[in-house]
Amino acid sequence: MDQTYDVVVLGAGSTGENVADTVVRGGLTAVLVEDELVGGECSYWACMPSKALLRGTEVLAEARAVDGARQAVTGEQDVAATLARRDSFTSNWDDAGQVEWVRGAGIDLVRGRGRLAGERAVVVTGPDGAETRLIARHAVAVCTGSTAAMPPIDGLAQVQAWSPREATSAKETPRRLLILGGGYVGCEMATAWQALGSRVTLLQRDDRLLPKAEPAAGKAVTAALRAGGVDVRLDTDVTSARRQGDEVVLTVTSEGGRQEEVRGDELLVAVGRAARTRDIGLDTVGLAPGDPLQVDDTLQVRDRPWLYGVGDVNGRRQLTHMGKYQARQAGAAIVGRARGEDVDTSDWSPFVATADRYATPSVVFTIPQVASVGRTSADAEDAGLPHRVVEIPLKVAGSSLFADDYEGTAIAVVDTEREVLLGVTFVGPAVAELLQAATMAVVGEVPIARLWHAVPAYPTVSEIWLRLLEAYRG
Ligand SMILES: Cc1cc2nc3c(=O)[nH]c(=O)nc-3n(C[C@H](O)[C@H](O)[C@H](O)COP(=O)(O)OP(=O)(O)OC[C@H]3O[C@@H](n4cnc5c(N)ncnc54)[C@H](O)[C@@H]3O)c2cc1C
Ligand SMILES: NC(=O)c1ccc[n+]([C@@H]2O[C@H](COP(=O)([O-])OP(=O)(O)OC[C@H]3O[C@@H](n4cnc5c(N)ncnc54)[C@H](O)[C@@H]3O)[C@@H](O)[C@H]2O)c1
Repeated sequence: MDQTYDVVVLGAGSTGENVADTVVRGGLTAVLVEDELVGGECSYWACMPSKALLRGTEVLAEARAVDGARQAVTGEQDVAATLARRDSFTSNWDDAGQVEWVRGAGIDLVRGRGRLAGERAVVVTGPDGAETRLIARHAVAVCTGSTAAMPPIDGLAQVQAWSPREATSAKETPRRLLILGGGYVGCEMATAWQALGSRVTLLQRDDRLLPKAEPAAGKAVTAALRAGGVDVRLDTDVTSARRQGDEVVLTVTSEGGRQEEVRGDELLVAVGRAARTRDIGLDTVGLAPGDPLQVDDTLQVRDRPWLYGVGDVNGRRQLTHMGKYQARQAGAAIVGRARGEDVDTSDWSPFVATADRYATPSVVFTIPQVASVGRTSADAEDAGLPHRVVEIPLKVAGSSLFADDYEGTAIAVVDTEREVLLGVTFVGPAVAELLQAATMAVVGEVPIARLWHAVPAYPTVSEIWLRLLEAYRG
């Protein structure tokens, strides 16, 4: 049976939910199609469980860094309680709460696997095999997210490797955990599971961890992981994988061409994400399955004015908050176009996701944290922008109060022609909450001369802003 809505949203992750919510608030009707759990990756297998796994370790590290408090930490982290707290943050993998929110927001929900079936049409195969055909008056928003990428390593498909899903939902600590990939997931999961009792080996192909961040970030995280007992191997290629009894055995070529075998009980593969576009009927509208959806800044697919690709599926910025931002911008564009209004597509208009390109904030929740926004020094260099990099230790009265022997780094990339910030990175304990001020300065293109009037309260870690300005002035 056909059902018609103004907007059909394929995938009810954090992105899809926000597209539907925005268009319904704009007066349109919307339906969400979901095959697994409403809420998607972030709620059940990514942000929430991973951060819940890390939080206890972070709190203990903070307490141990303050003389007087340190003496009170006399026991070990309770692993069972940590895993139980993680389970509560995923609502024990039950999406009833999110389904209730969807209903309350005035959005319809159809459970099942959806596929495009020509222009403006989506066919959903329900759990019972029954098919529902959904027709969109104005737009179909594809928000199907991403899955873990698997590198072409001999034997890897046969070793039952963990994806990030298994790493964030594991019910017990693996005795020895091998991790392939030293990006966001690899670094966060190495921090979490080493602290929860695993012996972790982190195998990174690049010559540093977190290679897309400022070099100081990878350096600090490598040092901290090694100090915590993680065997971090850089410049390392895994050439084959096999199971031998209960063990996973990897053949690795390390720095200098040395070959050896590395053994563990589980292997987590975390080498990036692949857009989930393989089996969603893109061929029925003349697009190639498997690739990220190519979209403009309103998240509209080129030459398909009724089709949008929002969130992880377009590969622009694979972060929950950026997917939700894209959802708000795309939703506004869909509503505006449905009303026949002029949709302004210039940078920073209410209908475009400009921050994807110039002002994306992110936090790697390692210990120390890495919080960054906008362009790194390498990005500014690649873009040929006139710039200067100011890199200083994060040492102010506020940080020395926060922790004894506080160590951190602050980096500002300044456009020397326009005298505005292009990007900022903080590396250090609990720097995540410094990030929004930096994001506002980058998005607002606040002139350096005006930032001198943004006086940080004393004694807070934010005093680092003053030090950055002083270092820039020289
Ligand atoms: C371990 C890990 C930790 C992370 N931590 C953070 C973090 O701390 N902060 C952060 O900002 N980002 C984090 N991320 C990234 C974040 O999880 C993603 O950017 C975010 O979940 C993307 O949301 P999405 O809605 O675009 O996709 P998804 O959450 O993947 O949602 C897509 C939805 O579509 C459904 N779907 C797919 N195909 C179909 C179909 N054919 N029919 C019906 N339904 C379908 C899926 O079931 C899913 O529910 C993390 C990622 C990982 C792997
Ligand atoms: N805190 C957060 O916001 C957070 C946390 C986790 C994930 N995420 C999002 O999810 C995305 C995916 O995370 P990820 O860690 O899987 O990807 P990533 O792109 O962050 O890192 C992948 C790493 O794997 C390495 N690599 C690639 N192929 C390899 C190989 N064959 N052997 C060894 N190393 C190899 C790369 O050098 C890279 O450093 C992130 O880019 C981010 O957008 C965000």
